[in-house]
Amino acid sequence: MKVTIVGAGNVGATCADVISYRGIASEVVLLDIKEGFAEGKAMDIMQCAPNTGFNTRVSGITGDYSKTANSNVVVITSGIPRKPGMTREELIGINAGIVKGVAENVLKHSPDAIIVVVSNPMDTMTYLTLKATGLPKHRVIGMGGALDSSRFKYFLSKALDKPIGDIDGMVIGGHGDTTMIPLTRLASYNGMPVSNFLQQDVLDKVAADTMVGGATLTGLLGTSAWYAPGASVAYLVDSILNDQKKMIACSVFLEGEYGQNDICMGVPCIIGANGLEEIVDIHLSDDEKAKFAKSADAVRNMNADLKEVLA
Ligand SMILES: NC(=O)C1=CN([C@@H]2O[C@H](COP(=O)(O)OP(=O)(O)OC[C@H]3O[C@@H](n4cnc5c(N)ncnc54)[C@H](O)[C@@H]3O)[C@@H](O)[C@H]2O)C=CC1
Ligand SMILES: O=C([O-])CC(=O)C(=O)O
Repeated sequence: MKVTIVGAGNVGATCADVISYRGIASEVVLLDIKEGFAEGKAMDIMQCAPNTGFNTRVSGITGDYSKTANSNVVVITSGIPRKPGMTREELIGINAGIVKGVAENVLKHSPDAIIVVVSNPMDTMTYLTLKATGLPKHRVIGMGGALDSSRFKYFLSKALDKPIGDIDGMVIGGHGDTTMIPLTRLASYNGMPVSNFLQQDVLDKVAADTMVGGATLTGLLGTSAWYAPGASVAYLVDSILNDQKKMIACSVFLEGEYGQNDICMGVPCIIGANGLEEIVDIHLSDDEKAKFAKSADAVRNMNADLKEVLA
C-alpha cells in the first residue's frame, strides 16, 4: 500500500516516520516544494530502519507529482502553521490556495486515492477539498478529532492520575479553539463514567484545556505541535489501509447528520478501506446539540471565505 504525504514539514515528516516505524504502509512518498527538503527528510527516516527494523520504503521528491502515482491514501500537510497568539482560522488566506492546488495535483496521478486533510483551518480545508475536487464524501476525511480526542484523554488521565491507556473519550465539533466539543458526559475510565471520579469543575477544566490544547503547545513551542498530530494522522491512515473500521472522530461532509448540511465537521466515523464508511449517531444531549449547532455556525462562517478560491 502506498501513501503520499504532501508537505514534508513537522507534521508530514512525523507522520511518515510513524507510518514507517509501525509498518502501516509498504511505501511512503514525501513531497514538498522546498528544494531537497522532502528528499532529506525521507533519507533521514530511512536511516532509522537498520536500528528500528522497519521495511517501509520512504522516498522524498521536490514538486514532481508523477512520483506519487497510484497512491492509496494522500495526506495533505502542506501550508503554514500558526505562530503563538494566532488562531488556526487566520491561516485560511495562504492555506486555501495551497490545499486546492495540491488536491488537484495529487488526483491527476492517483485518481482513486482517499484524501486525508490536515492543513488548517482543517474543517474548512476539508470542505474546500471536497468542493474543489468533486470527490464523493467517503474519500475526503479531515483529521482533527483523533488528535483532539488524544489530548482529551491526556488531560483526563492527568486529572484522574491514572494511565492514559485506561481512559476513553471523544472530541467532536470543529477543530478550533472555541469550536471543539469534548464529550465529558461519555468519557470513561475502564468503562466507568469519569464523572464517578471527577467533580464537574475539574471536568470543565479538562474540557477547556483540551479545547486550547493546540494553542498551548503553539505558545510553548513557537510553532504548532507535530508529534501527536503526526501520530494521529498515522492512526487514521492505518484504519484506512488496513481496513480496521475503527471509530474515529473525523471531519466529514454532513448531509443532515447531527442536524447539519453542506459542512465538514468532526463527528464519530467508522473508517475503513473505503475511507468514511459510516457516520455514527451517538445521541447528543440537548446541551451537546446546542454546542454542535454553535460550532457549525462558526465553521460555516469560515467556509464563506472560500467564495473566491472556489469561484
Ligand atoms: N489538523 C490538525 O490536527 C493539525 C493541523 N496542522 C496544520 O498542518 C499544517 C502543517 O503544519 P507543520 O507541518 O507544522 O508546518 P511546516 O511549516 O513544518 O510544514 C509545512 C510544509 O508544507 C510545505 N509546503 C507549502 N506549500 C506547499 C505546496 N504548495 N506543495 C507542497 N508543499 C508545500 C512547506 O514547504 C513546509 O515544508 C499547518 O497548516 C498546520 O496548522 C498541524 C497540526 C495538527
Ligand atoms: O494548533 C494548531 O495550530 C495546530 C493544530 O491544529 C493542533 O495542534 O491541534
